[in-house]
Amino acid sequence: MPKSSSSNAQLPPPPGRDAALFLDFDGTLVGLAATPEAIEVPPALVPLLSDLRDLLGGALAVVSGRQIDAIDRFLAPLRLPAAGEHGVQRRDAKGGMQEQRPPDLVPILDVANELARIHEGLLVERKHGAIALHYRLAPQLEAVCRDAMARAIEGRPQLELMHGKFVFEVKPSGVNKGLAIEAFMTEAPFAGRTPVFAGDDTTDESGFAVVQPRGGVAIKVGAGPSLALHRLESPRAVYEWLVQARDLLAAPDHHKASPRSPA
Ligand SMILES: O=P(O)(O)OC[C@H]1O[C@H](O[C@H]2O[C@H](CO)[C@@H](O)[C@H](O)[C@H]2O)[C@H](O)[C@@H](O)[C@@H]1O
Repeated sequence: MPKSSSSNAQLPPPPGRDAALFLDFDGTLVGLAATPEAIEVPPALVPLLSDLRDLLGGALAVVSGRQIDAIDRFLAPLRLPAAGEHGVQRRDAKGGMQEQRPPDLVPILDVANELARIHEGLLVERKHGAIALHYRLAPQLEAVCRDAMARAIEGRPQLELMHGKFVFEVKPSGVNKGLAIEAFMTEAPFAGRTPVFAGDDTTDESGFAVVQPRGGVAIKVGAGPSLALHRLESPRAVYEWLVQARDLLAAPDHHKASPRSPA
């Protein structure tokens, strides 16, 4: 599939009434921050997502690399359908939770912790079935982190190394956001709708690869090559696009509302 760039991608249309809306979290709904806990959730985001969920008949899910617990905490009191840890965990629209049995991550955790002990600025995030080694505060250590984590998974085909924004993550093989979106699309209220997915990172490309062949809309947030044919420049632009979508979906049907329309 050809890749788009910031210069040839288009602005996305607002999701229509028949959309199934999938939203990445960090870098898409919220701006990136120095550490995972330092993000700021705009106060109006939670009611906006809640309105959109209702207007789309429940077909709105967060698809994130974070644990679902963390997403719930940041979006409280809202609890949306969600895929967490790139699909290791998934909560469907009825609240049912599916979670892969976590692999043995102790040897990986030991390597990551030892690296963080030796080098200032590295941060280890332990999740249910994955481990993230963050180097945003020490970007010069990218190669050191990559080499150590790659060596740590050698001979463990059940584990896979992902590279995100200033982070290397070890997670179970064969799990990704695209598969999580496909799973949602087999279930009510998502099934039969047009998938729309917005994300900012390389880890979102698997989701773009799923929605576009289904006639859906893939939106890359920010710069960088992407499979996505549509683009929004920042989480702020995503927010404004979502506000526009909410207002259009909530507007009374123009045809019925117009006084000049025939009865
Ligand atoms: O799929 P996402 O919802 O985008 O989650 C991807 C990772 O996001 C978090 O890390 C990223 O955001 C942090 C806060 O802005 C930033 O400090 C870090 O450099 C980014 O990589 C989260 O901590 C990870 O668990 C997610 O996998």
